[in-house]
Amino acid sequence: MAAIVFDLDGTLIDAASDITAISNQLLADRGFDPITLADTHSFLGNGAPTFVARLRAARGVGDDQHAAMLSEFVDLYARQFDHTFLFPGVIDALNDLRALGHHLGICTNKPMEPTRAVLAHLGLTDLFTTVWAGDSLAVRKPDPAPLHAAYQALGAGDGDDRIFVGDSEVDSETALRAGVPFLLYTKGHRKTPAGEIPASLRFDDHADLPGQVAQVLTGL
Ligand SMILES: O=C(O)COP(=O)(O)O
Ligand SMILES: [Mg+2]
Repeated sequence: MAAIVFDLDGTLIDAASDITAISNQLLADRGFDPITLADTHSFLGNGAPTFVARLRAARGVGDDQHAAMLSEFVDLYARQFDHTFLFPGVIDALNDLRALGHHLGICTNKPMEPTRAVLAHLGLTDLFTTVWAGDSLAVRKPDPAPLHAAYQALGAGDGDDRIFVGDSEVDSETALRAGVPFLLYTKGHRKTPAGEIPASLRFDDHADLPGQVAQVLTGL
């Protein structure tokens, strides 16, 4: 039995299309040109305040718009899921891990309100015992504090088996700083080649996850 914590966007779900649409609505409202899906991928990973700061910088939107844009962004983000989807095989993999007795949690940099909303929308809520978001603590990933908090909520201390599963450079750094094995999903929102992101193992199909967890737990 292990405590397994998952990143959300780019690891279990892909919200990038909706985030692009929301961003372009905020930009259009202010008379600025739209961004692309590739732009969204490059801005994601460090939470909503950083995303909005990167979005503003890309289009030259002034600092005075930051607070209003961030609040509109988070508000829309908690309601707009039409183009947000689960990666193939996620539900089966999570159910398999639970059936094996593992305890599952979430550690995302998204704010809690949209996180809870999208988990409910995609039928994931009951699969996770604990959820830690970008605004749960004063710090967010790559600071390991929310990841440690997730393990603690799952009843796993330093001596227990713990794994973090994510898709990005930020997640890899978080796992390293927390001192736990990291499984990298290679079809998410990473910015550098998968082989250059430190990881215990890498996977491109969630059906491989239970096997990789078993491999990590038996010492690779
Ligand atoms: O929204 C973000 O910036 C990142 O979200 P994630 O931590 O779930 O990947
Ligand atoms: Mg991610």
